[in-house]
Amino acid sequence: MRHAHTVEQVRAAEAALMARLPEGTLMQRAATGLAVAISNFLGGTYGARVVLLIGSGDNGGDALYAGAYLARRGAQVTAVLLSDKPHAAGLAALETAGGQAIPVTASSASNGTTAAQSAVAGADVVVDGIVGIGGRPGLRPEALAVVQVAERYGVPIVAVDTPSGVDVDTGETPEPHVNAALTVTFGTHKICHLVDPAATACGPVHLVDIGLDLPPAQVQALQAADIKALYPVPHGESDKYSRGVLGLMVGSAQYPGAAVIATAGALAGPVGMVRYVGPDAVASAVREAHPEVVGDGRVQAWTIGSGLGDELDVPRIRELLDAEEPVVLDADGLKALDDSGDHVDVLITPHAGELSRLLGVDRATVEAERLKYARLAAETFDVTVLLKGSTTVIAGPDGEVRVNTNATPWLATAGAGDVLAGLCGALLAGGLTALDAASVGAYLHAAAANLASGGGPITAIAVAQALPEATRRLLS
Ligand SMILES: NC(=O)C1=CN([C@@H]2O[C@H](COP(=O)(O)OP(=O)(O)OC[C@H]3O[C@@H](n4cnc5c(N)ncnc54)[C@H](O)[C@@H]3O)[C@@H](O)[C@H]2O)[C@@H](O)CC1
Ligand SMILES: Nc1ncnc2c1ncn2[C@@H]1O[C@H](COP(=O)(O)OP(=O)(O)O)[C@@H](O)[C@H]1O
Ligand SMILES: [K+]
Repeated sequence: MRHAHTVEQVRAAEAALMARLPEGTLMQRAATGLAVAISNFLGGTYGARVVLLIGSGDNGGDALYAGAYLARRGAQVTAVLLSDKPHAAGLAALETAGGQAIPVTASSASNGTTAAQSAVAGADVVVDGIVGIGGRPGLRPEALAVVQVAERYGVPIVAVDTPSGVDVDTGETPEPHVNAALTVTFGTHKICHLVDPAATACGPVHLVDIGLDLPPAQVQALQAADIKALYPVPHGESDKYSRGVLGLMVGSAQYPGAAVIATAGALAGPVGMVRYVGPDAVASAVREAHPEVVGDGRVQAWTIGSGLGDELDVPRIRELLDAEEPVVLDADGLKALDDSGDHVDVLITPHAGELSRLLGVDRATVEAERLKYARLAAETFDVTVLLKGSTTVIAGPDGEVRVNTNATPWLATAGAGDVLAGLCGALLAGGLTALDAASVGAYLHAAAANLASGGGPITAIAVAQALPEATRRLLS
């Protein structure tokens, strides 16, 4: 499990630990981990041209000490000072190790560019020590200017703790920010490392342990071992009913394919049987593709809504939402959701457009503030929310949040959401809670997409077909 803590939690844990350790110990741990990660990123340090962008806080201190470490191992290190109050001891350490420092405003002897811009343009790596967890969103003009030089010249940026400019506690990026090729963070993940759009700005995230003792995390990302432990594996005494039966109320004359695709997702999950309820012509199409599927009857969970189009029986859906069996509510079915019910076992699976309609805010706002709106919908409708997109955000009605980060952008293909709705329903029928079904569903859906894609295009059906193999690999 990857845990993401808030800035306030990190600061409290850091203060408690610092009170027990000699001064500077934590920064030394952070800086050493950072220097090793930069060295690995570069594939060696000797002769490497390293430029440090240094703000006024401890984030710059980390970068300066790491720069000193790299300079002692043969790197040519230049610190660009963005403030007139850089971390004094860090700067002294860098200079003692043979590194040099220049103010961001220093002009170059040769042409109109500044010395800082020339250094950045010719660097092998730029280290972003502008701000970390103490930063407000955005970059000041002089910082933005040097960051843009790195981008223009294709110089990779390694972010210290967080890419400067992102909103650390929400993952929002309302202002200009660093786009890192690698982020090296300390103690624990922060929310911006897991939640898009900031998560994308982090690139891969490397965590350095500095020994913090932390409280329970606000946001978690389940990993393979966690998913494996949750998956409902049948045992010797299982039969098709005890494994769980899923009812599907999906697809329509308008969208018969959605029914076929959602059924494929469901059958690739852990259920013993799938029942299809819908128009005769669609039921025939479903049975032609999946002869295992049977008709109406008792179920342990429902998937409702994918591809229902206008054929929406709102009173019937509301009856099912209020019944005992848990429900996955997807796509058109979301139109039947109201905020009056007691919906603890309901999992809704909107993309940003659908969530924006449910909440009455525009789509771009939902996409920019994914965590906030997933949480708001969970609270407003008393349901578990799985907000689809580049990172999937899962919010439970009691405030728990999980994030799924293993998807490939190739998964953004028509019908992929129908596979997910069918799979999540199967996991609910298999006995998982809505929060766990959403977590396992999102993870396996993405794992299957990666397997099917291998770096190329995929269809929704190919994702469903790869689910059994993705599950086998997880469980083996
Ligand atoms: N908290 C911890 O557990 C640890 C923190 N360490 C480092 O310390 C960092 C936090 O240090 P600080 O608290 O000094 O904070 P930062 O270094 O993140 O930033 C604080 C300074 O930046 C200025 N600032 C804020 N927003 C800005 C913006 N958008 N543009 C320019 N300047 C801005 C502030 O006025 C303040 O002077 C962490 O990110 C990490 O790198 C590590 O040394 C070790 C452990
Ligand atoms: N950029 C992306 N990177 C990774 N996964 C994505 C991205 N965009 C969308 N997805 C995933 O692709 C699937 C698309 O589902 P959805 O939008 O419901 O499509 P449809 O309605 O056509 O089935 C979701 O699981 C979503 O999380
Ligand atoms: K930073």
